[in-house]
Amino acid sequence: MVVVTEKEEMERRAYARVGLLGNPSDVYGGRAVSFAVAGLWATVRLRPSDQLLVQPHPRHDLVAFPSLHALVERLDGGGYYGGVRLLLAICRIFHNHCKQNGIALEDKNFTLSYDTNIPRQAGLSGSSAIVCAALSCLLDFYGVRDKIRVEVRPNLILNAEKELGIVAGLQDRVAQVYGGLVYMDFSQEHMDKLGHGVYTPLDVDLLPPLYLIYAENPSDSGKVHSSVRQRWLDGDEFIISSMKEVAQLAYDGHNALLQKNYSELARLMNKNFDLRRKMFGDDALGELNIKMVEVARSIGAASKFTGSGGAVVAMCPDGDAQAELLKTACQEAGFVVEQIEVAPSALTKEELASLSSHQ
Ligand SMILES: Nc1ncnc2c1ncn2[C@@H]1O[C@H](COP(=O)(O)OP(=O)(O)O)[C@@H](O)[C@H]1O
Ligand SMILES: O=C(O)[C@H]1O[C@H](OP(=O)(O)O)[C@H](O)[C@@H](O)[C@@H]1O
Ligand SMILES: [Mg+2]
Repeated sequence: MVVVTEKEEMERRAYARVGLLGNPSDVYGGRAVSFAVAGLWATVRLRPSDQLLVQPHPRHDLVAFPSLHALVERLDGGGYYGGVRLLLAICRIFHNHCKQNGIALEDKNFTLSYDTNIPRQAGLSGSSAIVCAALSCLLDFYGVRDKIRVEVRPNLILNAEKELGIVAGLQDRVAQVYGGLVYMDFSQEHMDKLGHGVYTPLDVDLLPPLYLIYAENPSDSGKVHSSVRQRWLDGDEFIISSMKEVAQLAYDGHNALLQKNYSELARLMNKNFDLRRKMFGDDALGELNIKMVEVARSIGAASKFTGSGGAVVAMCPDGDAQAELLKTACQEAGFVVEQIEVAPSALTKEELASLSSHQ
């Protein structure tokens, strides 16, 4: 989304995303239904400068601490890294993509800085929001938005994270580049033929009321994914067949949404989490994360992770009275709970018009 367009300085925004169905099969050529969340976003600012500078964030790229204890607490919870490495990586990927595709870049420098209100490492794709907003700045600063197709942009965002060794798939990046609600098919057949998945924006009014539940509980998505990824690479039958089942849930769920069949949607959401739990195991998912799912289910809501862990999306098939019960149960358990508002499409009219001609 374009927030400020001034001649010299610009700010671009990308929203958090909720994986409604099908995640994490996006990491394995599956399918997903995901959407961008209004109210939670990362911003990246770019201003022209003599030297190229990537600025550390005063809170997220900490190198100064009040005490040794505080340093350890921070590393235990949030790990060693902040957003600087994400910005460096997307600059590199963008430069290389342009070079390989004969896209000329003017010789000029800039200063990049970022901020975010997306809960850190909470499975809301705070990482790719930073990368996506930075890519958007670079596209405009160099005037090459029309030279890098919308469908290709999620690949660049993913490549920036892969470059850093983060195991991830395309769903976050698609939801953030497109905005709104999107059905995504990452089948190998499409990836081989098109170089990207098939992404179908859906009407956000198809969604029932949904609730976001989270706690101060950072988890590293790369770490969570690495052992399942290795098992998949090793040809583990259980992981391979379960991932296919998860992908099928997105296909079935997208049909259920088109028919506004919300009891079916609830069933599919629950099944999605149950399959994740079997594949990853409780230790990798984390006690608090599992508790969030269980608290929602205790009042009959459907619930699953939005991403790899840290936040949960819940749906109340019995309506408003059940939603009240959900709020009370979450508050009593000490979790933040709020109704989700979907962020609108992030694409310009021209970008929307450019989509169908390539699929
Ligand atoms: N809020 C944030 N601020 C700065 N950097 C972040 C933030 N969230 C994630 N990162 C960076 O992205 C990396 C991957 O984070 P990840 O576990 O994917 O979180 P998320 O679930 O928010 O996408 C982190 O190791 C860190 O380098
Ligand atoms: O496991 C998942 O559902 C997702 O995990 C990552 O997202 P994150 O927000 O960092 O937890 C990954 O980037 C996605 O591709 C997965 O679907
Ligand atoms: Mg991430």
